[in-house]
Amino acid sequence: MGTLLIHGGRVLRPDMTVVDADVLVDREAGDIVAVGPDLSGDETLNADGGLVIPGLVNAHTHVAMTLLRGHADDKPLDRWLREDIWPVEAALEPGDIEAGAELGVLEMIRSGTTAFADMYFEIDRTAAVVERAGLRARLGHGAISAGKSEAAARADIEESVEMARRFDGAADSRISTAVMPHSLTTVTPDLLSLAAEGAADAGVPVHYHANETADEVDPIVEKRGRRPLMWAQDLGLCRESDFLAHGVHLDGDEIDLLAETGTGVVHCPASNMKLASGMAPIQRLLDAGVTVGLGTDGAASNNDLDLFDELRDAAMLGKLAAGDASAVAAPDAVRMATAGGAAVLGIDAGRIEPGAAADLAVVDLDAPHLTPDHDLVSHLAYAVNGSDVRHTVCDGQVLMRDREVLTLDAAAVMARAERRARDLVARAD
Ligand SMILES: CSC[C@H]1O[C@@H](n2cnc3c(O)ncnc32)[C@H](O)[C@@H]1O
Ligand SMILES: [Zn+2]
Repeated sequence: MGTLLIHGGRVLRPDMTVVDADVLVDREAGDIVAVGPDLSGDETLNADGGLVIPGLVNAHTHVAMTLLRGHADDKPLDRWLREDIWPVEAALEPGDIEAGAELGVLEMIRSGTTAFADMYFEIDRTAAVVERAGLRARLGHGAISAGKSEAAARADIEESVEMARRFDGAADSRISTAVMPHSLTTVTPDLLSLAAEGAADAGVPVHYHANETADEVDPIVEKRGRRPLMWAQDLGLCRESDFLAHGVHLDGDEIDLLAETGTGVVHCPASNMKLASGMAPIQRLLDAGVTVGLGTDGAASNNDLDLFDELRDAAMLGKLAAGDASAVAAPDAVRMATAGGAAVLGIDAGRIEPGAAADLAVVDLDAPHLTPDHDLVSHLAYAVNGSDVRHTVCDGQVLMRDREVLTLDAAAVMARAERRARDLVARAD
């Protein structure tokens, strides 16, 4: 297989400085072997006029929900799920999940994302898409007790553990897994504990939604007499490898708990704004030393999977939440979308240096909205769009070259998703 040389560009280093350099990749091992001037390799990817960055990490999504993009907007979380989303999801077929996952993965590759965490149903279908599309993912079967008998809810958690065992290490280890109970309010306490035990036995993390809305936090405080994350810790859900989505409504003790336990937080600013869930205290989390990544959440609450949008939203909303224009500065936002997300997912990526995974994107800087180039980290946070990505590389393989995705047939993926989405919604009516 030999080496791949990413040649002629500027390179974003882990300390957020930018240098003129080539990046040499071992395609067999899938890692970076050298960063520096005048390297040579077996195959070349042209990065002239471009900025080479770590591939972005979408640390929380429901990728197949691309089929529900634009299906239901402008409602708060609880009504949106109960009135619009869950009724349609009840009609999902495995082929819908595969079509939606393909569409989402296509969108992510085209916008420079090389790794994602996914909570959904029929994860064998998502795993098959990840395997052939070539990116990296931590997948989990989303288990939910709401609306189910005790036996069915238990079986759902058992399925989450079983799927985590079955797919961990699949696709040449590009796929890892987690046990994924939906949330602290939609899964019963006994089953949350069962999820934690099953994950510990299987040697995988637990991933769940937590503290997303005030309506979700208040009943736990009333019923359990403690903050949701203190209660989650008692249930075994705050180990170092575990990670939660949202963390919008957190008090100081919960922030300290996250920092002490090493539990990761995935910030989903667009979803939090669209559902009016609130503003996560991101600068406070960063100051406390909490590991924070970024996620789009599903395409039905975003409504796209472009992590550059998320980067900009995180920087902007972080300032608003803190009442301080210096909060969540550009380098912090870029770090959350790269190294932060990789740390949350437990993958050795998110930075360009020898030894790290060769998960990379090349951003084309030759565009009016990226001119002049005073500060390229500022551009990454505030001005770059997913459509500026020229090449995407994961595990040393080129997934997109000159905006052509090599591992998926884009036209066929879009046509299939369009058809599946239309039939799904008609079936659910
Ligand atoms: C059980 S699989 C995942 C489940 O989560 C739903 N979902 C999508 N977005 C959100 C969100 O922001 N908070 C909580 N749950 C969400 C999705 O529709 C699936 O039913
Ligand atoms: Zn979610």
